[in-house]
Amino acid sequence: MQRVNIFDTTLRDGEQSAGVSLNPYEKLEIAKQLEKLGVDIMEAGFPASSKGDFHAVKEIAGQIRSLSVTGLARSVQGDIDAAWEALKEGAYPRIHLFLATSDIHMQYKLKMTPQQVIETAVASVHYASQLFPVIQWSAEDACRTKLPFLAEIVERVISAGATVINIPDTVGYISPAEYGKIFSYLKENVPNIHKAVLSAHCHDDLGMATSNSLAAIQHGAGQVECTVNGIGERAGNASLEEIAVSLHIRKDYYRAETAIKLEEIKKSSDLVGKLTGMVVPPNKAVVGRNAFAHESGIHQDGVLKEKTTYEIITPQLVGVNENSLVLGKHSGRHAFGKKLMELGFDLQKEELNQLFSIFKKLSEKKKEFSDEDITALVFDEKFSNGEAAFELLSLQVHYGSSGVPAASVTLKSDKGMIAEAATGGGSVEAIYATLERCTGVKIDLLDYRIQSNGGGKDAFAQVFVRISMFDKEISGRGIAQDVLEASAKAYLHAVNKYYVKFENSEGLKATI
Ligand SMILES: CC(=O)SCCNC(=O)CCNC(=O)[C@H](O)C(C)(C)COP(=O)(O)OP(=O)(O)OC[C@H]1O[C@@H](n2cnc3c(N)ncnc32)[C@H](O)[C@@H]1OP(=O)(O)O
Ligand SMILES: CC(C)C(=O)C(=O)O
Ligand SMILES: [Mg+2]
Repeated sequence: MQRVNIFDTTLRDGEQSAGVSLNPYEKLEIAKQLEKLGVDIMEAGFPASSKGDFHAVKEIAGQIRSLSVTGLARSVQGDIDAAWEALKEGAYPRIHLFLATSDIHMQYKLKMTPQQVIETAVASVHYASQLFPVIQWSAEDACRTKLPFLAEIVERVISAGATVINIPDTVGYISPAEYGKIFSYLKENVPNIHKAVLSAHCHDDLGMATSNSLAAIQHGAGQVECTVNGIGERAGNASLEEIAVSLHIRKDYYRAETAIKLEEIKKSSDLVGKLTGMVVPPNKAVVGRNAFAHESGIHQDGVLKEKTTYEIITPQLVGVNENSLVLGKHSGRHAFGKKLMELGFDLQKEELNQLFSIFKKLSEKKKEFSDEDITALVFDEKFSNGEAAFELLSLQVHYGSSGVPAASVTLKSDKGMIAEAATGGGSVEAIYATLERCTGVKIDLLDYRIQSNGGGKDAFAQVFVRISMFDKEISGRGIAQDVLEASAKAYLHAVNKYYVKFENSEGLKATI
């Protein structure tokens, strides 16, 4: 089994994400977590770039003692000196030197000839080798570099003292097969390549950073550079968690391993997300909120029967507590029944089916159901049903800031359908005036309260009312996606309760 070093650059290339700026305290906090995560090398910053970064790198090098802390430097003396000042107290100091080697970068950015680039690279490695015990050298934009030139400069910097050679896909341009070929080419065409560890550094501009990193490992890379959550310049860097987990679960295929403590992944991801402000997308591999969430009925049924049907890794492997079966539009009876059991409801099959069909109907409007939603649904159905005197079939409300609110309602009663309409000062008053007409009874509203059932914009509305009918006071509650429907339901619930409790009329069963 090949051992691959994880070179974490969350604090350098990761911090190059647009809009991200970490202060030295935040960098140190992340560095400590990266140490727990088990990275082999940590690039803490670019010391020459700012005073803040210089101090952050110095502080991290002073405090992180179990692994190598490194810093980036251009091929100029000032950058190398700044890196040395920041890193010299480190436990295992190393420098990361870089210089671009593609025609585009040499001609337009550096304004140097290939020969000048070779000379500058060699001179910088020589200079750095007087200070640093370990020198990593990167050929910036290596993947758009002519291969013979890349081989030539790599041979020259190894001869000058570089022992880690990084081949960055700086602009996220390469494909896995091509990237692998570059590593093979260098192994065959650089005489002293055996003196250096080859390293991969991939960007995700075309969504291939992880695949490319894995291809490099298959073609002899002994180090991969990556960031937590895949943050980084433009579309980001290869994501540490994706690489580490891929190698772990596909040992059979890659035959390579890392020292990453996988159970620290979620914690690291949360910390980096929080301190950088870069929210992890829900569908992000391994660490996204949905990475272990199953929404569709067939998947949920499979997972309930045997987790491995739809889970290639356990959530616990990466430090996530457990998977979740999200109840929504695509859920089926198995998952719905399991949720009811978890919430303590032991229902008969018929009750379950009835609730399930109500849930399915509601799920066309409502995206997700929380535990509170399901509980409210069960209470609403199980404890307020029976054969009601009045059942709400439809409700229409017209409201405009300049018109008179009006409602029309259709109810089912034991005497047949009742349809009425009325107006009111507000929408709720219009509904209650209409319902009063439907029942044909004088009803006073004594109290009306509304509350959201849980958080979120699409949370159920719960309405509680207290009414007076024939000198009796009675309460009712209603739950619905819409506040006005919940208001109508609460009112009818109270009316129905009156008939069950006080009239005990034929056909009405006392279920309260
Ligand atoms: C692929 C990568 O991720 S490379 C790392 C990128 N990271 C960063 O740039 C973050 C930190 N950078 C900074 O804070 C600033 O760019 C600094 C402090 C490093 C430099 O700032 P400035 O001196 O104002 O230069 P500026 O950034 O505008 O231009 C870069 C200069 O460095 C040169 N340069 C670029 N790469 C290298 C290199 N590897 N070695 C030597 N010189 C280089 C450019 O040609 C340009 O030189 P010029 O001024 O003679 O034209
Ligand atoms: C500095 C180098 C390694 C880099 O970040 C890149 O080329 O993407
Ligand atoms: Mg980069």
